[in-house]
Amino acid sequence: MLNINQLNLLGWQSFFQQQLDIDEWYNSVPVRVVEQHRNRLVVDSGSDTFQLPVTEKVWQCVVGDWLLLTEKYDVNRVFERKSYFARRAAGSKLEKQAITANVDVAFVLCSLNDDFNLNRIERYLALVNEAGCEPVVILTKADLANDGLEKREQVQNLSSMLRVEVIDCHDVTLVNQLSDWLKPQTSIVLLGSSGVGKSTLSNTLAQTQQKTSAIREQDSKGRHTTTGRYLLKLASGAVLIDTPGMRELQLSDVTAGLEQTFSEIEALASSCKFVNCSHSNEPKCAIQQAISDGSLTERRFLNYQKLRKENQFNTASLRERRAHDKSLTKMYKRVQSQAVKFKKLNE
Ligand SMILES: Nc1nc2c(ncn2[C@@H]2O[C@H](COP(=O)(O)OP(=O)(O)OP(=O)(O)O)[C@@H](O)[C@H]2O)c(=O)[nH]1
Ligand SMILES: [Zn+2]
Repeated sequence: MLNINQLNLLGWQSFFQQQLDIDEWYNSVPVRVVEQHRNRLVVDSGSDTFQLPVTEKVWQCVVGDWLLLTEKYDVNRVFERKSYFARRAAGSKLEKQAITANVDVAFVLCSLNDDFNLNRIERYLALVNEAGCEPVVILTKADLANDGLEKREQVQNLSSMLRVEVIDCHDVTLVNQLSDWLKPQTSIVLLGSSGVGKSTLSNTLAQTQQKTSAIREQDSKGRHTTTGRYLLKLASGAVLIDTPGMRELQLSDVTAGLEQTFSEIEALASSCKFVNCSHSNEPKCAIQQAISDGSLTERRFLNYQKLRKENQFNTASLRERRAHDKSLTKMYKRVQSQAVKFKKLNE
């Protein structure tokens, strides 16, 4: 029978429990993916951590996924996901790359030095909103900056509903500052560029040095960088998922996330005089009006347009690629079956 207390420490929720039938409740082993490597996954059952080879059934699994194992520890199936993060793969590859799954809260880290960038924060917010998770913007390296409060206000102006925290990642009282989210059965993902302090924050929250030697490697400059994703159980009962810093976060399939992130622009656009207003120089354009009276910044409007274009382009090209792959597979199958028929005819 399942040990719910142990599973809860891994972020187990009723959403997953409802996916089990009575027989599975007694005779199976749910595990959560806590580390992801090329050929193997490390999973945790609450009482035990062990490795599973990456097979056909689990090749799309990411850190945060729940798997159902049989009594003999074979993979039965992957649980339906509560939430899922993916981006368009970096570079020219036409693929989507999974980031993590089954997360409730996303800490979007941005440091208060040169990395501070409202456009990038909005980009992350679109991704988090699309996944249906709660975003919290965390401005790091407060100890090195003297304009923390001013920048905090700039972020708060993006949305009055947004929670924004300014922190020093080494501060041991962080557990109190972030206590609203560090709650039992809550899974939190850390997102943000390389060097913003994700690993430092998770070290401080875990209060111990992470056992991540397998994942953290030295780069050419001798710096330690996170190269994999891993899941950490915190004393508060929350679960933390660290991700490697993303050099490029290309958006794809985040139309709803963008609408939510820029909801006031969407609302303004619907009150322009012309239904097909391009918001450039038409008379009675509500967006141009908002920019000139200062209630909307030009920066935000331009970023909204840019991200929308990028999302449309990536979504369309990935859809085309999928359709192309499908028709190729169909063609191979057709050729194969024709070859079999031909062989039979000649036998
Ligand atoms: N002074 C100060 N330094 C910080 C803070 N947060 C992180 N650092 C330092 O910034 C450097 C990078 O921090 P990491 O925690 O490794 O950054 P990361 O986001 O995990 O980076 P990747 O693993 O590459 O994704 C380290 O030298 C940290 O000690 C902070 O709040 N204040
Ligand atoms: Zn307009």
